[in-house]
Formats: sequence, C-alpha cells, structure tokens
Amino acid sequence: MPKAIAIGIVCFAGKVLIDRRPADAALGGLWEFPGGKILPGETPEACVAREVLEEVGLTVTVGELLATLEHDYSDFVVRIRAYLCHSESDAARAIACDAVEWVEPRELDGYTFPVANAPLIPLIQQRLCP
Ligand SMILES: Nc1nc2c([nH]c(=O)n2[C@H]2C[C@H](O)[C@@H](COP(=O)(O)OP(=O)(O)OP(=O)(O)O)O2)c(=O)[nH]1
Ligand SMILES: [Mg+2]
Repeated sequence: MPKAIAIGIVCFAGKVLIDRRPADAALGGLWEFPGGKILPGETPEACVAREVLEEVGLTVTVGELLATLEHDYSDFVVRIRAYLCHSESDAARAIACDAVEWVEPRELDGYTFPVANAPLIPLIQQRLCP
C-alpha cells in the first residue's frame, strides 16, 4: 500500500511557496511543497489545508488537483496528490520545516526536491506561467 500524501502548490502574487525539510527528517534538507500524510477519514483537500497551516502557518483555499505522482523510494512507495492552493498573504513561517521561500515558477529549477517531484515542476511552470 502506498503512503497517501497530499501537498499544496501555494500561490500568492505569481510566486509559489516552498519549504526545506528538517535536516534530521527523511529526505532531510531537500526542498518540498508543504504537505504530509492523509489521516484516516480525511479528504486530501482537508489534509492539504491542515498541513499547510501546521507547517507554514498559512490559511489557504485549496483548488484543483494538478497532478498525482507515484514513486518507489525502495523502503516505501508514495502516492502524492498535488493541489493548487491560493493564499491571501505571503506571511509564511518556518514552523515545522527549516526554511520557507516564495519563488517564481521558473526559479524552481534551482532547488533540489525529492525525486518523486520531478514530473511536477514542469507542470507547475506550464500552469502558472504558460
Ligand atoms: N510534504 C511533501 N512530501 C513529499 C514531497 N515530495 C515527496 O517525495 N514527499 C514525500 C516525503 C515523505 O515520505 C512524504 C510526506 O511526508 P511528510 O514527512 O511531509 O509527512 P508529515 O508532514 O505527515 O510528517 P510526519 O508525520 O512524518 O512527521 O512524501 C513534497 O513535495 N512535499
Ligand atoms: Mg510534511
């Protein structure tokens, strides 16, 4: 059974929010989109809203599903649902991560993400700056 994960592609003023995973966590030090494990009985959309609030302190509107990614990390498999989200503020804080940054979609190429995210980056770029 894959681990069911939901993440938010949080947009504000044409930029996208990324955060850096804690150094001591799995995939530590890599950049990611805020999100995490879907709890029993939780919808993916509710998971995204909860995780974004817990990890970076932003209340967001969860929009459309942009992509579903599956990846085998060899010790476990993830199925990641990535939702476009809208924020009314850029006041993100590094609560459950090491750092947060707002970046232009084209700048995402300069950050190292978990390998599962590879197909997602061009989709975000096409979608947010066609
Ligand atoms: N949040 C997030 N997780 C990602 C991304 N890419 C990727 O491969 N993952 C993987 C890493 C983890 O195995 C899993 C998400 O788990 P997580 O560590 O964020 O889970 P969580 O927030 O529920 O935290 P915890 O309960 O494990 O402390 O998905 C991404 O862009 N964002
Ligand atoms: Mg997380």
